[in-house]
Amino acid sequence: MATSPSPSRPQGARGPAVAFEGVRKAYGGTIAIDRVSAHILPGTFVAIVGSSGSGKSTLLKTVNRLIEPDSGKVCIDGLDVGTHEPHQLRRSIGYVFQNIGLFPHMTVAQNIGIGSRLATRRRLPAARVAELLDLVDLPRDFASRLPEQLSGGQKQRVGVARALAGEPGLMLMDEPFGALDPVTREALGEQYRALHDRLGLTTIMVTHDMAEALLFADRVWVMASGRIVADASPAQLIAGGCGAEAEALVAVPRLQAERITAMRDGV
Ligand SMILES: Nc1ncnc2c1ncn2[C@@H]1O[C@H](COP(=O)(O)OP(=O)(O)OP(=O)(O)O)[C@@H](O)[C@H]1O
Repeated sequence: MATSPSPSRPQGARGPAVAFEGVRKAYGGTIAIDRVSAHILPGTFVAIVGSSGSGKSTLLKTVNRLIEPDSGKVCIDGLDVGTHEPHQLRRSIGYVFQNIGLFPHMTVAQNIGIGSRLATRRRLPAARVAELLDLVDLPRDFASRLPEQLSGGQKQRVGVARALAGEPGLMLMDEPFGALDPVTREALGEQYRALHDRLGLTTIMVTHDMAEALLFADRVWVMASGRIVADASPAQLIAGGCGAEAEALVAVPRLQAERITAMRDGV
């Protein structure tokens, strides 16, 4: 994605702090989130990892109120998200998810501008669409394309552009690059991390890929049975001592790296 500074956020801007305070969510007898308390400092990139069903997506969706906790609260810069009107709240938070769900009959420009259209009934100016396409490294003439004319990776880039259109300080990403081939996934992950730094965002990203979490995040939260069982930096996780669940997840990329090194060295 683009290397020039964004015109849309002031230089040196920092995304908000996010705090989960005793957040709990149950579905019948299933406890999806079990009284989670955790803090994210402004401008931090947090990856949430953990086995399937451990509560990652549920926790993420409590931030933009797609899911309401049974008890506890989520605060953004100290303000309880429960006190915001959900639609307004969501307009101030970027949200990117797997198979981004572009509207098939709308052009790329219309898809990127959908939030602005719903909020103000106005089209996003062509110059702003061009800026956003620059940011996610898509050619400007893609503005007139339909989603069916894009590759999977290009669609996800449009998804990131759409999420950035409202100039959010906070980005929520739920397996954003999960459906892509490993090379595209790696490139998009790296480029998104650079964008996070350049725009001064706070990012919370759910991923199944521990290597992705270790490479791109500042902090990694390991979830198990609705709890955060490890909250550590990538270096701390790699060093070990962060608990059995974290060890099991780190073992996978570590073993792969060791095998590849051994093959390269002809062992
Ligand atoms: N709408 C729902 N109704 C009932 N149970 C639900 C609902 N949504 C989630 N759950 C349950 O809550 C738990 C946590 O689900 P969640 O989707 O947050 O897990 P996850 O860690 O994101 O999983 P995955 O990695 O498979 O996407 C699971 O046991 C799931 O079955």
